[in-house]
Amino acid sequence: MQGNEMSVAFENRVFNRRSGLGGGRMGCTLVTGFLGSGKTTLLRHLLHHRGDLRLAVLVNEFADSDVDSLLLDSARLNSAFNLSTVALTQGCGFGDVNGPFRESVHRIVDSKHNFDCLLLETSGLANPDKFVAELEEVGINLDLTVAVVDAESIDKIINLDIVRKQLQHVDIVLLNKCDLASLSQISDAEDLLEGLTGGAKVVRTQFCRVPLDLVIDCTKIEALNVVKEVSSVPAVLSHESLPKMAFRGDMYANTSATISSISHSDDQPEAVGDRSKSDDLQAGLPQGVSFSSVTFECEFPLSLALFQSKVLRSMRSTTGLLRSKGIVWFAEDRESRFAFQWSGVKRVECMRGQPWESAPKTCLVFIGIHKFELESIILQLSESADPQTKVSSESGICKEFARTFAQKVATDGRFKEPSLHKEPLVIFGLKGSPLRGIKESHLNGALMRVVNGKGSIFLTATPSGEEHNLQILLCEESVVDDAWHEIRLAASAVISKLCKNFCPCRSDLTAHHVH
Ligand SMILES: Nc1nc2c(ncn2[C@@H]2O[C@H](COP(=O)(O)OP(=O)(O)OP(=O)(O)O)[C@@H](O)[C@H]2O)c(=O)[nH]1
Repeated sequence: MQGNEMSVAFENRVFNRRSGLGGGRMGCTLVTGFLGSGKTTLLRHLLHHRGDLRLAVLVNEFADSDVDSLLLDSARLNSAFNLSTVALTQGCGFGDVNGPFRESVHRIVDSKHNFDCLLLETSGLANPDKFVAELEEVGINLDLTVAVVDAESIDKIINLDIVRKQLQHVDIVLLNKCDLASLSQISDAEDLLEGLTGGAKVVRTQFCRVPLDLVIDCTKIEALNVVKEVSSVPAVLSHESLPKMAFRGDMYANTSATISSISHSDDQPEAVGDRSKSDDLQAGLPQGVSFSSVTFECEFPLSLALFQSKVLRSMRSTTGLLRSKGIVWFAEDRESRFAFQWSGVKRVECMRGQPWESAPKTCLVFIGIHKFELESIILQLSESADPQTKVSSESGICKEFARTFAQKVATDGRFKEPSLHKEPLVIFGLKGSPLRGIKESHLNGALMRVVNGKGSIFLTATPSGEEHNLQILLCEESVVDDAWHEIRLAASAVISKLCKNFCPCRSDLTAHHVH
């Protein structure tokens, strides 16, 4: 579809929506936005708050691996949401590069589940226009197009053509990650987005927490439901991924890892609808540079000590790494599955999840603009998974560092009593404040993001019900004091930011909390 036709289609769509036309077809909210802006976070939020709505979810991924499915842990998520797992990925014909999307949508439309609305997340490098055309063809009304934008990193990506295309026909922009951006960054971003979108509604969000009816056309759904037979199956979480193009360089020959990669340059075959215009992807990038994606899969545990000292260091030193995500199996905490996320301005999150249900493994995808940089990260990963590599955290000395660190934590009343039951890991965390409505998860989540953002220490989070702890591994004596100093400073900053909206009376927070 050309630009003009696109605009006409968009106008028709808006007109149909406003006038209640659309012939009783299933509606759709299309979620677009650059890599790591928060699209999946929005979907999770909508699924959690969907009430009686029957939502079908389809995720389209840039990378060559089913990482989102692993990360979302979709089978478990479906059962947590009490959803039936309809495996839309099965039989989607991944060998047929253009088929999966259309086929998945057809299966949703034809499904007996009578879905109210399809939530379609396009990949972070996709031009949403192509999906609009596809949806029309399969008989789905596009109700709303929502763009999610990272408020903290918008100025770094706004000149990429693909980002401008993503913003062209949107109805609503969620200016997300406002917790990480300054007020001036937020208001500059609002002005910019209003200009670029031709007046779309811009809404500030944190973790995409928005009322459902802002991004789902519930009025139409209510009307449709009068005539719809009510079904007990409310939603499907699905995932569409792309075929692998494997490459195995000699440098990985001795490792147990599988590495596969895709590049988006003109000499590459086009793989799926959203990637057919490599021009969109290239524009705004220096000449000769293209987006690449590399996936690392490994069935040996990674050394956490090496991951933090080598892999993360290598990631931080890259200039072109845009996104990484996946699941990690650490040797120091074998029973847990960690969800790893790198997005925006080198923001790192690593959350301990449920125990493994299937064979443990690491599966990480890296997307960036310099393939050689991605490969050097992979090399570090391969080394940290090599059972021959001596892992320093196994030596008794790390246990001593852990005890010294735990003693320091125990002297600060803002923190809970630290635990050493997983030595050499130290489990610790800030106390929440129920009276002020400040949850441990907010405090410790923010603390993890601030500390990991500085880059010298790596914290992983271990949420468990109301409790939310952090984990640290210390492998060098010199790091113990520095780490504690940095964590204390970060804790003060986090507490004062989260507490500033509350009256500073002495409640359940100790005096330490309002330093
Ligand atoms: N601090 C902060 N982090 C956020 C917010 N929203 C999302 N994140 C984090 O940003 C990272 C990326 O979020 P996703 O929802 O996976 O982003 P995405 O757009 O789906 O990413 P891709 O599909 O890979 O392009 C995750 O670590 C999220 O937890 C927010 O408002 N504030």
